[in-house]
Amino acid sequence: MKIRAENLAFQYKHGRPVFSDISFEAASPDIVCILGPNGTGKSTLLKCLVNQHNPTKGQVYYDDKPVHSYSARQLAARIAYIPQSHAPAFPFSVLDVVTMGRTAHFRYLGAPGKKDRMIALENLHFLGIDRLADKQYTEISGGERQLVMIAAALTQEPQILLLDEPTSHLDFGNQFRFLQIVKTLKHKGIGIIMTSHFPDHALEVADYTAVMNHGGLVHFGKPNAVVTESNMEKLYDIPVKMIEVSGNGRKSCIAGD
Ligand SMILES: Nc1ncnc2c1ncn2[C@@H]1O[C@H](COP(=O)(O)OP(=O)(O)OP(=O)(O)O)[C@@H](O)[C@H]1O
Repeated sequence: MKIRAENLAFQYKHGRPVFSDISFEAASPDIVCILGPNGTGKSTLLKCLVNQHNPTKGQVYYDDKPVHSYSARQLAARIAYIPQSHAPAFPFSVLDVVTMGRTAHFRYLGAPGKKDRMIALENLHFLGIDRLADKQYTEISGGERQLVMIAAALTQEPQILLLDEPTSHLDFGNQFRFLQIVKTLKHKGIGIIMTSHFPDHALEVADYTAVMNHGGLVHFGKPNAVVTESNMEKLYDIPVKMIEVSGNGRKSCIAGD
């Protein structure tokens, strides 16, 4: 599936324009990592991409059809979105929460079947959190919740997965494991658009890095071309060094002189 943003602009009611003139294109299984300082509009852009916000100008297309021409159910059968915060409302079990990810695939009566539960269990296993299945969603940690939401999004069987800071609550090990999962999803054909505060995440997994600064998109391209010392110094207003890891061409971005 292809996603295309064309000249997007957005402004909150009574607010200043967040961004304008954002255009880019990607197709599953591309991985796009969006970087940018706090408040530059990364979450707002994702919300425009999934039709939660109406752009003030411009249009989002999936497979060349405007996003608003899809019904909510049609869209949910194709794309999954995990927002930055997802406070638990009801004490459902983790398995129930993950199974609900299949809602767009339920039959007319709207109840999950055996197959839906099986897919949910498979995804809990894929994310290494089978042990949480019977726990209450309201009684697990922030990082566990983040992994559960990813499992729920995967049970949706999306063609494109949009993730807003998916690693924000994950420990060092789970961040790395998550990036390996992202690569596995790519091999399964799923496209991913994720935001991150870590340039290394873009270097590790992305096919394209999008860089937002106040007002809009300032770079879109291959991570090695975009995540450079001078671009990152300008972006975050700090000294930055790029180092090569273990002589195999892998790079890492370090803050400081
Ligand atoms: N509901 C809202 N109403 C008004 N202004 C908002 C709203 N949500 C966000 N903003 C403003 O829009 C701008 C972009 O916010 P957004 O959350 O998209 O940035 P972000 O790049 O995702 O930030 P962060 O990295 O801190 O998560 C900010 O100036 C923010 O204050």
